[in-house]
Amino acid sequence: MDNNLQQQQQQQQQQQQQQQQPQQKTHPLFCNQNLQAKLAAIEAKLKQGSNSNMTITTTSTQTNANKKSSQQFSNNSRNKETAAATGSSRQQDRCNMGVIGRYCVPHNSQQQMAQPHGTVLPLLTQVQRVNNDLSDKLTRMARRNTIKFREFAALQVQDKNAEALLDLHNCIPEISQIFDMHCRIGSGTFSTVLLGTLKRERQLPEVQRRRFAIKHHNPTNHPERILRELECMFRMGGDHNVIGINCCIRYNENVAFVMPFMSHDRYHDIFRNLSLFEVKDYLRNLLIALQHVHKFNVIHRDVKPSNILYNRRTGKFLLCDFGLAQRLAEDGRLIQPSDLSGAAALLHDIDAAQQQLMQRHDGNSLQAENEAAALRKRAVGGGTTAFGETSSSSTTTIANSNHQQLLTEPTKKELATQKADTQRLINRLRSTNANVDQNNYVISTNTSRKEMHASRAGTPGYRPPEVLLRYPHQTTAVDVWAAGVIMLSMLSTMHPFFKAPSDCAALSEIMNLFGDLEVRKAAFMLDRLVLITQKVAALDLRRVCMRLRYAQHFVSPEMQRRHRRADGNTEMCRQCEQATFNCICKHSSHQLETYDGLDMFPAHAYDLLGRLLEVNPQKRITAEEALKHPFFGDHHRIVSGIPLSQQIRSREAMQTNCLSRTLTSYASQPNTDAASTTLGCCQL
Ligand SMILES: Nc1ncnc2c1ncn2[C@@H]1O[C@H](COP(=O)(O)OP(=O)(O)OP(=O)(O)O)[C@@H](O)[C@H]1O
Repeated sequence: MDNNLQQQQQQQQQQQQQQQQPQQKTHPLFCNQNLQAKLAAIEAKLKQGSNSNMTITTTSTQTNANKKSSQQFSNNSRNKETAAATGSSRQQDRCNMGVIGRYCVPHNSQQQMAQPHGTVLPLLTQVQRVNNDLSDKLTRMARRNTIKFREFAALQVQDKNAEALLDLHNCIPEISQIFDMHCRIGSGTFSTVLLGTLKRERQLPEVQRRRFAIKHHNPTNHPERILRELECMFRMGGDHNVIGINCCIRYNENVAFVMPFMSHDRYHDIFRNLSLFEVKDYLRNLLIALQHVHKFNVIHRDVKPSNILYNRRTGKFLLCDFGLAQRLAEDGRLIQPSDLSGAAALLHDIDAAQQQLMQRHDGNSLQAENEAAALRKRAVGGGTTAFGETSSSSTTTIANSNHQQLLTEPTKKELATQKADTQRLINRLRSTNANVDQNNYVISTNTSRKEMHASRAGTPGYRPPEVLLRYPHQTTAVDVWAAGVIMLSMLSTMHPFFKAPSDCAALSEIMNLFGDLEVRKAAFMLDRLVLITQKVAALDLRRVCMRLRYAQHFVSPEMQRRHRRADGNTEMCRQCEQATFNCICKHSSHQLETYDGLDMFPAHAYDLLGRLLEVNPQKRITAEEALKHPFFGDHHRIVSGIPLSQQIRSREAMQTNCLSRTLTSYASQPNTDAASTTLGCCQL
């Protein structure tokens, strides 16, 4: 009987529970009765909790069903501290959410949305919290990915380092007996360069140990190329900003050059914010190196920023990588590398050496080195200042930021328009005819003449028109063009400036900048006939550089608004595809915005640029002539070993001294009034 009674009671309880609980769809996984019961109990508790908790935030909008329980809860909670209420509100949040992974999603969001204003608030906060959670999670994921990526990149670098070190050790085992090899400092198409120190200097303090750059040539390199490079460095290096060589080690087919190591800045990191002073110094040093190389009748052929070691802090400069260098005979013929060590070459070297001695009075001479040493001593005496590379560039930045302050912040849309506008210009510079046969675009019209070989050695983007036109009698003007391209990238802050995928496209790029007429005229002088499908107007170098360098001013919304026509459009130049007030055509008939005072480069800079980038190689300025250009007129060489800021300060101090001396002399003269003094200063 008892058992029957108990069973009946249990059944009744179960029925009651089932009536109280809403019908649940049972998941096939939860077929266990106990589990179902537990789940039902938990859900009932959750419901209770959620209903009662709602009262904390929404007192006015309770439903009748939960009013009683909520009142009970309110009474209880009223006796508690506010802190407890906030705690329970957090609990409510937890209760109202279904947890998916680590994110909380409201179960009854639809119910809540349907409720009047008061209940929408917690929903919004919940949504916000979910949003915050999500964005937190995304940030964390992005951070984790970045760290992973960095670790991966570092691992890759380590791998490459280890690989390069092992490779050198395996290929030239003797090198490990002389040098401690540290890491890989650079690699190119033809070699890997590693940092090494002498084993016998191990006991010396770190700063006193000499550092060497060990260039391990790829075994596949043509021996002629290696010989050529060795010859050039041996004969011309170690002077006039040209890298020298300490020794050369060969083991079977493997060759390594040991050169002095020079710490340098990556051009990619500095070209955007070089000051006028630094640009001048860089170019002057480059031209000194080229002048020196060209005196030996050698064309470097691979002048480009990655072959120039420039230390911005110390002002040190070295031209390296003579792997593509070529020697010219007196008659202009290219001497083959095997002739380099011949008698003619030797005679030429003697001449060159004599010339070198005569030239020792220029900026990079021994005298200059002595001056540098003296200055260095003075600097040590006066106490060195903090690293000052930013001083000159910061003036530029300040000037720029002042300009920027004048302009209001552009909106996203305006920024997009600006970007599109600049891109249009870059596209115009890069445009090329897709129908031309890229590999066979220079064809001889005279079939009877023997086909001539024209060297095209060099890096794409730095090849001059004569190389692209397959002119066989190339001269040292090839390097001068490359120096011009570097200057162009500095003045326009666009690097690489020319980046055509083929020689034919490269010629189009040159034509897009200098106009078809210039190129066709130069080609005619080189016995070439250029056929074009479309005429292109020449652009003004200064305005192109300024347009790219100061893009935010040229295409600022204010400027656009000022020049907008009544119909809301801006008039465009058909030739350069820029707004007429920003026309960059060389012979523009439009009324132009002059942007006075904006440019940090003087007119001289663009004049020199035009001469370095003269399309006709026969008319192109030489390195020697370029060094006499007024652009370098008032330039003082950066002295290595002294912070740039200190050098600029001392020069400014010298100028101020000179000025004050002049003013004093004017003041000491009788009847000197303010106006005449000012006139004197201006004339200075
Ligand atoms: N003496 C040096 N001191 C410091 N770094 C150097 C030195 N020589 C070369 N490097 C570094 O090694 C890199 C590659 O050197 P180099 O240009 O001589 O090799 P490459 O194989 O001929 O290169 P590319 O294929 O670009 O012509 C340089 O860009 C430079 O960063």
